[in-house]
Amino acid sequence: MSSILSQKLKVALIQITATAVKQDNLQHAKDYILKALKKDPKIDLVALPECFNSPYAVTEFPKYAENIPNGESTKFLSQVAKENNIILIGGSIPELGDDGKIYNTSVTFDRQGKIIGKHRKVHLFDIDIPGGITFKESITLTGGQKATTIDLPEFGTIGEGICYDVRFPELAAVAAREKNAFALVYPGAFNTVTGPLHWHLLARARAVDNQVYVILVSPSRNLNLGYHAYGHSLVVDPNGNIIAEAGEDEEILIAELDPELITKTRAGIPVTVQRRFDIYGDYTKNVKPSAT
Ligand SMILES: O=C(O)CCC(=O)C(=O)O
Repeated sequence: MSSILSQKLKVALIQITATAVKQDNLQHAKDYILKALKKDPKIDLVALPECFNSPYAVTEFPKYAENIPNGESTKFLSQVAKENNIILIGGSIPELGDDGKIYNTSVTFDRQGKIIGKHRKVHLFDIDIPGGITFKESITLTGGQKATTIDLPEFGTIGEGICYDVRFPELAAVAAREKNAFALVYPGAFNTVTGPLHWHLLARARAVDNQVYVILVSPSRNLNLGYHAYGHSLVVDPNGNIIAEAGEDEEILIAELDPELITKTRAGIPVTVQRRFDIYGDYTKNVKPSAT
């Protein structure tokens, strides 16, 4: 049962860094969630960053990978969601699949701690910018096989991607158009090369393309680690305006999503009903163009 946002939704983005010790990372995430709820007890949903329980490095993923739902991170997060009565988007963690492959996976929990969503990063971050950055997730990771939408009880449907997934408008369109998602959430660790180039642009583009909220949750920047995350976690509204933005350090970002703004944006610039699928088809529904 997918649906657009039915009431205001208060979100908290937790921008934190990870160390080499998984248990410390889990506890650190919990401490920050509690801090956020102390700041504002009315928070409905908390989102953590990509790879919050391990260093972000291809050599590390196999060492930290664990089963979902039976691994310690999933159990830990489930408990935190339940104890605090929040919806929790658990950033991402290296997952050891039943097939023996490793995935970059995000798990979402409802207020009772039940798993209501699981996204395996679909597009692996394999890039090579001479003089900039080279990274090849596919050395140890396997890409997921499906687009993910999650029905949040009381609120409606969100689409989820992980980091590099935000570069692919098709994935976002499937969530927004086929499943009526009101927001797209991306735990994501851009870096100091591609962050300044594209982070804000991509978030705003996906928001304007689909007239939905876009949420990007980054780790904070830690120059002691091999990978320097960009930071700047963001919430963008359906008009493409940045309504909340973090800096580079550890930080809690709080924002409220308002269903009225989605309605107003779509009424004012009605692209959602003006598309000419007869000319270019609709890949979200596998419809071919029909115009001659
Ligand atoms: O797309 C980018 O520039 C960064 C992507 C990334 O860091 C990731 O997918 O983890």
